[in-house]
Amino acid sequence: MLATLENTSTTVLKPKKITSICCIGAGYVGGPTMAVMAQKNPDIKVTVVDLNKQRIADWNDSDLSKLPIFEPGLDQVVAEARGRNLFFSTNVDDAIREADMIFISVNTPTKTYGSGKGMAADLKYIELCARQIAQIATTDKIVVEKSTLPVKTAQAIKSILDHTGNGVKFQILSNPEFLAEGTAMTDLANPDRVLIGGEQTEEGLKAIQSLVDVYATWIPKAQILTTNIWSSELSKLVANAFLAQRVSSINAISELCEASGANVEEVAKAIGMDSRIGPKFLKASVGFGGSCFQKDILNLVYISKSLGLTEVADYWEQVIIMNNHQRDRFANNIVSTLYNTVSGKKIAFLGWAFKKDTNDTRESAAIYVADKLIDEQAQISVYDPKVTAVQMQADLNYLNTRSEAENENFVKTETDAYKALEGAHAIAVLTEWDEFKTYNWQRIYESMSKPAFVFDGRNVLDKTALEAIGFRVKAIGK
Ligand SMILES: NC(=O)C1=CN([C@@H]2O[C@H](COP(=O)(O)OP(=O)(O)OC[C@H]3O[C@@H](n4cnc5c(N)ncnc54)[C@H](O)[C@@H]3O)[C@@H](O)[C@H]2O)C=CC1
Ligand SMILES: O=C(O)[C@H]1O[C@H](OP(=O)(O)OP(=O)(O)OC[C@H]2O[C@@H](n3ccc(=O)[nH]c3=O)[C@H](O)[C@@H]2O)[C@H](O)[C@@H](O)[C@@H]1O
Repeated sequence: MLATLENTSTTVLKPKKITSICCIGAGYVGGPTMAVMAQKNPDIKVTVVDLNKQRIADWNDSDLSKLPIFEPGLDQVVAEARGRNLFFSTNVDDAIREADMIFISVNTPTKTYGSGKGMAADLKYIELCARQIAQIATTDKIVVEKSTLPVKTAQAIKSILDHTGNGVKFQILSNPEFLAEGTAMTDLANPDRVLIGGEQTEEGLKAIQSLVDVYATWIPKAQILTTNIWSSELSKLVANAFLAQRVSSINAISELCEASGANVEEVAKAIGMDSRIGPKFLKASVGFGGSCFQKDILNLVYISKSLGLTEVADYWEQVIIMNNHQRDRFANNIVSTLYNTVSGKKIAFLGWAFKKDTNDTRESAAIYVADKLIDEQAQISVYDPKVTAVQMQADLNYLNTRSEAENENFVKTETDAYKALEGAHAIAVLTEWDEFKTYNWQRIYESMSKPAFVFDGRNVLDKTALEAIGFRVKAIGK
């Protein structure tokens, strides 16, 4: 059921005008989201807090190139609002105390221990926030779930907040975030929709309206959708599941194309012109990455299993199985094409981030492809315009496949693309950075071992032009 203030029978509802916002969690969501909210609402004080001192110091750095997140356009928005009504701080208690509205935007990773290990969302950071708010708050607060959460989490948060016994009243809202990294600033400035779920009571509807008013300073009201709280929580998981499902679907077809002589780009174009299917999210690739698709689908699978919905769980799990297969297939193809051995051979990676225009590497396909190739004793040399060597090593070490020293031995990072590619037996394109298209591919060809192979995991390079130079090119689904 959709509920707005207009469609309830209550006549006089005066929503609280928000003057002070606190956001707990200064990450990829909290930072950009609050920067835009502050930019568009100069009369609201917005304080973003985090336990991570370095992250907050980076958000406060006067050199805007040092912001902890690379996101096109973010630096300008921060420059405009920071110090005016946008603040970054480690003083969580003060920010909670002062705020009328508190966004919880902390990480909700997949559980790595105990029951639900490897599937359920780990809600310990959310619970810690709820407990801290309960302990510190002395005035009524609207608490907004910005993190992606399993359906019914609001119930747990409410239970913690309502048992403080100090008379403070809390309203819980769900306001999931739909921004994609790399395009976060345009997504935030001009979202397809903003979703706000809340209790369908007079107090709940007032709280919803307070948040609607914050967004309405820059978003047309028709695009602000209000629902009950469970629909809002679930819609976020479902949106990510549908998006990831499209990628796995086209990736499944890419394998069929390779086996049948069809071209996946032609197939994607042909089906995407059907307005019922639509052209977006049909790019075949080495597999989707990012911090959320896998985590959120696993969460959906876990919830379905917990509710005894085995077929539902199995249906969605297949999206992950297909994605793992696509990554493995890409790595195996490199090994088999290079005469069944890459031991001691130099394989150059172009790209490490999970997509272009971000420095985020979480769950990036590059990590898993590298891991497989290291097992085969390949010498990997990586160039990514935004990812540091320290991050790459941390990503590999996180998998716990081998010792840190071994990972360091097998994977070297270069800050110059041509140096990374020099002498390579094969190039693997793992991220679709635009700059890769502009390289001097003749020069690269001359510097490589022959035959010179290119495995384009993103279909960004001009296959025909490269083949004319002499490269042997394997693209996805062609
Ligand atoms: N990354 C993305 O593009 C999107 C992420 N989301 C969701 O948003 C949530 C946050 O994701 P990210 O921003 O990517 O995570 P992140 O890991 O970049 O940031 C989370 C931050 O919360 C901080 N934190 C954790 N517990 C805290 C506490 N008790 N007090 C203060 N700070 C605390 C951490 O230090 C960290 O800096 C997740 O639930 C994610 O699923 C939703 C849409 C997009
Ligand atoms: O909850 C989240 O974290 C976010 O997850 C995704 O955003 P994001 O992961 O930042 O980036 P996407 O553009 O969705 O790409 C995800 C992965 O799929 C891959 N992809 C995407 C599209 C496509 O056609 N093919 C494809 O392989 C990308 O390369 C990337 O590795 C969703 O698009 C956002 O709406 C959502 O808010």
